[in-house]
Amino acid sequence: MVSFADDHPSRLRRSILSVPAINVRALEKTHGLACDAVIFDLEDSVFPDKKAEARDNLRRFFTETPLVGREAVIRVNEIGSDYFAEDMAAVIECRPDAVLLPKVDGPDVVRAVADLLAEADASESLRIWAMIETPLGVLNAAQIAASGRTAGGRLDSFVVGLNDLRKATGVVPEPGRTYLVPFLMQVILAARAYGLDAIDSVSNDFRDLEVFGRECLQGRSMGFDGKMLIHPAQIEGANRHFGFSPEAVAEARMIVSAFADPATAALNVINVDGRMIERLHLDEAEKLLAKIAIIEQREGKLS
Ligand SMILES: CC(C)(COP(=O)(O)OP(=O)(O)OC[C@H]1O[C@@H](n2cnc3c(N)ncnc32)[C@H](O)[C@@H]1OP(=O)(O)O)[C@@H](O)C(=O)NCCC(=O)NCCSC(=O)C[C@H](O)C(=O)O
Ligand SMILES: [Mg+2]
Repeated sequence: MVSFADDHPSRLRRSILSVPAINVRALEKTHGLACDAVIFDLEDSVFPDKKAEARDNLRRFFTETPLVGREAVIRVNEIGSDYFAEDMAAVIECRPDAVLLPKVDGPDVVRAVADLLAEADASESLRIWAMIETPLGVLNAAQIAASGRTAGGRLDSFVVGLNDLRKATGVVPEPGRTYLVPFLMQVILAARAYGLDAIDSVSNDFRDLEVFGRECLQGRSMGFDGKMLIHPAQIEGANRHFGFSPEAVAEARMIVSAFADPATAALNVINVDGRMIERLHLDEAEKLLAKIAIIEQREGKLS
């Protein structure tokens, strides 16, 4: 199976902040923010007449003051829209870490964009992220995720868009997201089956950090890697809820050190303080510690 989990330089994705590419002041602010990734949005947050100006802002940003130490993602307009070709030309010029495709209904869209990137000789490190935010997108999530295998291996992450999904399905917004949970779990399962990350949807009410915190906890419990954000005030909560407690870090260190003992070299299962620990726990512990290393390195750079 094609999986990029091991070779991606920065797969820490607790907090993914969206910034309208038309808002130059907000673009500048991203350098000082502690989010794990930034989505530079050319789609719904940019008025139709302003798309060209927004693309120019991104060209300038990526050339003059590119983001350091965090993933940079450009969200383009829908394939088939009047803006798509010029958005993709901007992506190819800016060379972000990923292009985010909105309203992906099926695997053909991912394959078409992968072909386009290959034709443009774009670096293989330029990944594709797909927004799952339409009824067809949810129904076809497994086929879309599987298309990562054939689409030059570029598909890397799903991002859920509940504003569009609520609009299309009629599900009423409520804090527990009761009737949306089945859709969300389907998206996570499809992502996991094909080695993709899964990012939870934005929370529109950026002043109510209590409700936001509960939604983060719920998303973390469901298995999401992180959350798409719309406002800097949401970054701290997302980093905390999708992050790692000191106890979890200590336990990961303990598991790594237990399996580093030569006495366990030929063992797949060991007894650590009365608990069964298997090598699958070692894999998890190593991944967690790799994320901690990224956080520590970044904190050094940002301060
Ligand atoms: C929602 C906002 C329009 C609110 O902006 P504003 O009125 O400026 O808020 P504040 O006065 O509280 O802002 C305080 C300072 O923070 C800066 N700021 C605000 N938002 C951002 C941001 N996203 N990135 C960076 N910096 C930001 C302001 O500039 C203020 O700075 P200063 O002037 O120095 O004090 C705004 O937050 C916003 O535009 N958010 C992002 C909107 C967006 O990207 N939308 C698209 C993604 S949502 C989505 O994808 C939905 C999905 O598709 C679905 O279907 O669900
Ligand atoms: Mg949307």
